[in-house]
Amino acid sequence: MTVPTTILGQNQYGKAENRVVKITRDGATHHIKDLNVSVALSGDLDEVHYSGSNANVLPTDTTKNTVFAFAKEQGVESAEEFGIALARHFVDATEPIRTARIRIEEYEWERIDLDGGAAPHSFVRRGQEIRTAQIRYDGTDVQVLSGLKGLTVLNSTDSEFWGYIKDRYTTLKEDYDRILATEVGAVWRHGPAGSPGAESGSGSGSTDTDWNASYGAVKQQMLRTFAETYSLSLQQTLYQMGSQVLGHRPELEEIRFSMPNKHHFKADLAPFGIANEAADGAVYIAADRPYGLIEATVLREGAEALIPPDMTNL
Ligand SMILES: O=c1[nH]c(=O)c2[nH]c(=O)[nH]c2[nH]1
Repeated sequence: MTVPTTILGQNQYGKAENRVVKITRDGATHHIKDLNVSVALSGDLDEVHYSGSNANVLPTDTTKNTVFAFAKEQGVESAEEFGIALARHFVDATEPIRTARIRIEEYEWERIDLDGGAAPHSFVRRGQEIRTAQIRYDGTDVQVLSGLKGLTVLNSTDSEFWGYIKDRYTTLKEDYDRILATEVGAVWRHGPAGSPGAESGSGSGSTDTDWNASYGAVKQQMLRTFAETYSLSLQQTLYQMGSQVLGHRPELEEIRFSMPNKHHFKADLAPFGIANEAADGAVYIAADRPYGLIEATVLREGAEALIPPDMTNL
């Protein structure tokens, strides 16, 4: 059998899913940062694939150690800041490494409530969303994508769906009062350094942002808009959420959502002679799958779409 002539295509490597927990002590009061950090490096790495020469390889084991050492030496103020420091280090300190991509999931903890106040060093995992960040550095530009996933929300009214195409396969009944529920996955891109909302398209994220404040404000704006939008479709709600986030956060250029429609169907109780109408407080079947999947990007006017379509769940 002849071996075909081949060439190496895109490649990257690094240690994935480094689970880092950093405790910061402030007297008796402790703070916790709980991250899952994945490193992907690329650069002048053809030879390790072609001949097995490891001369340009920074071992994945070293990338793992670097993550833990940086957590200790620099601390973890925010996922974004930590990722930027790591990405810069790998590219700037190791010649053959040209690009670093750091992906971070953050699991949030809150203090356990005690009678006398918040516990100083006891935490309960927050059951809500997972915070995400991706930092990409190519030796010149830093691009920061922040995000979240698993933020499940539900409106028990103020949602309709009607007026859609009907063909011979359509069975869905028009609905003028339905439950609207989704699990929000979103990724948003920070604009260029020092010019919030002004320039667009360079892809370099401001590195002096207050990442934690920005994240909290984006999440709250999403929740507020979901709650306050009278919805004619999940698509309309999604667009409103994106539009309101960009309207309130000048540091952002672009946001992309992935929102499964978590269908709630009214249970058919007619066979038992029981009416089951929304207006009287209905009983619903929470369907698991299949689910409608609504995905879209919302951009500031004039901004370039730089978040890849498959990036909504970092
Ligand atoms: O908000 C919705 N958008 C759709 O596109 C759709 N399609 C569907 O069957 N139900 C819904 N709901």
